[in-house]
Amino acid sequence: MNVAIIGTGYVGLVTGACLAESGNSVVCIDNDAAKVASLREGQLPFHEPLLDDLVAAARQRGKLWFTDQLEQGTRAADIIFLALGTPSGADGYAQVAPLLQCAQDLAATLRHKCLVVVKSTVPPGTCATIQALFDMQLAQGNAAYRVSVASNPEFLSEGSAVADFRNPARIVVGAANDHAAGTLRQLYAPFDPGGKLVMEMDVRSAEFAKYACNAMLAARISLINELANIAGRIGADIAPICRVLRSDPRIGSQYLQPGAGYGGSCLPKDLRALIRMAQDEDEPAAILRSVEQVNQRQIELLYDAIARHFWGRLKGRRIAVWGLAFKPGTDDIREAPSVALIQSLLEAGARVRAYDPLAESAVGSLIPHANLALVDSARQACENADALVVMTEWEEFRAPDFGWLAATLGTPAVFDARDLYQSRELHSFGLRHYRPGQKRLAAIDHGRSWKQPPAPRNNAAAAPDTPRLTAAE
Ligand SMILES: NC(=O)c1ccc[n+]([C@@H]2O[C@H](COP(=O)([O-])OP(=O)(O)OC[C@H]3O[C@@H](n4cnc5c(N)ncnc54)[C@H](O)[C@@H]3O)[C@@H](O)[C@H]2O)c1
Ligand SMILES: O=c1ccn([C@@H]2O[C@H](COP(=O)(O)OP(=O)(O)O[C@H]3O[C@H](CO)[C@@H](O)[C@H](O)[C@H]3O)[C@@H](O)[C@H]2O)c(=O)[nH]1
Repeated sequence: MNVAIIGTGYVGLVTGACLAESGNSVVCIDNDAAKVASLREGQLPFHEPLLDDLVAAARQRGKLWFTDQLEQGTRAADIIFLALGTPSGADGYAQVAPLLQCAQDLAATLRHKCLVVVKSTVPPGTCATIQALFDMQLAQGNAAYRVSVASNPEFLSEGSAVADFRNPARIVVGAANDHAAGTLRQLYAPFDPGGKLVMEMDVRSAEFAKYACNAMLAARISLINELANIAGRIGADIAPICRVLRSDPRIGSQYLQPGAGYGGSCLPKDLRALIRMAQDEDEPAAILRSVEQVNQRQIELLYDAIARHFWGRLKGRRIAVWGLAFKPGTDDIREAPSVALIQSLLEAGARVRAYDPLAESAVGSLIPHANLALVDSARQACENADALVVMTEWEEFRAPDFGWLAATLGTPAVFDARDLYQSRELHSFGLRHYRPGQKRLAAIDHGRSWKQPPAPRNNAAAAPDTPRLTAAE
């Protein structure tokens, strides 16, 4: 089939490359002319495993093209996907105005029979609004054919996007007629060899299914974070508890990793949009609001633990940060917990040296700050640092040289926001280990306000604001 995809971001480009791989002729359209020019030169606008090779192979076979011309790019298409971003507005609603404007522009130029498919995550009713734009063209005599608008939300995750698209868990199709549903079934047949993955439903339900999935994922993460916090308070260890949870098939094994809270371009913004939708319908959405609150608190707890470690005096402290991307396998920092943490540390007067294998340039332009240095290696980040915070579970951070860290870090403490390490091992090197949900600094604050520096206990020679912490603590 001839496929056009409008919006060549994470979703549009992965969809385009995978549909080209499965034999379709694909035109990816983007209104960012510079992005299109780079893509034509073989430069991808972001990092995604396997995507470089996939795009290059499809272009070589003459199956994938890029353009910034909407009319030209859609002229021969049997199916046109809309894959524009739908970020949060200041009010939390999903911003669909650019998508609707794009659909309006498309409706004004489209003169042949084809199917328009909304792949972006959109509030239920958006496809109906777009359908009305096309129907108006027909009613006004500007079009000879009725264009159908279907919903086909995308479920890929960044870092595994190509693999997710090639091997989907399900393919959701919201269509108002058999022809639209049949066309999408045919398009996705190579990704559904057993013929059981396509789930057909009405358009609104398909639109809402996407929000439901992300709400469920976010809720699991907040619940495990809350359980970790309670476990820490009562002296239980969340790691073996997670193993118990994962072993129960009714609970399932994924999205049970406690940490710094969920980030990324989807879970936070889709939660906000869903809460807004509920509010508009006078639904309390009590659980969803709590999911969001717990998530926001996770990063505050981490900052609080770091501040307490330095007895509330972060000014001039040198903090190493490993990992900036919101998850491994991507250079995306949209709503990354690392960004919120670094901003708080900088506001408190700390000096941050950060390292990420992929995401540094994005952070550098987002937080241009004299006290933020982006360095070339994990080791460099720790040189002269007082403490280390691990924010992304990149493979290269999983087995560091703890002996070297203990000798290098000034205080020495590791804030392990992704629960990568074993406390026993760190303690054996004299490193203090903070994990998600850990009982917060009971060992040093003894009920005092954390803003009052306690007298040094284990190291009488240390100045009050430069504690030497031992494994025993
Ligand atoms: N990123 C993900 O992992 C993911 C996964 C599933 C669903 N989604 C959803 O898919 C949608 C797209 O997300 P994304 O992360 O790919 O966004 P993105 O910001 O990476 O890409 C959007 C692209 O659309 C282009 N664009 C904007 N206006 C345009 C116009 N008028 N004409 C042509 N191009 C235009 C932008 O230049 C950009 O390249 C969102 O609704 C998102 O919620 C994202
Ligand atoms: O057990 C877990 C799992 C994830 N996370 C965090 O949750 C966030 C989101 O992770 P993930 O879901 O893997 O990444 P995304 O690429 O944002 O993918 C989500 O958002 C996409 C856009 O809607 C959907 O398509 C995907 O199905 C959905 O998983 C990241 O910050 C993770 O660190 C945890 O803290 N604990």
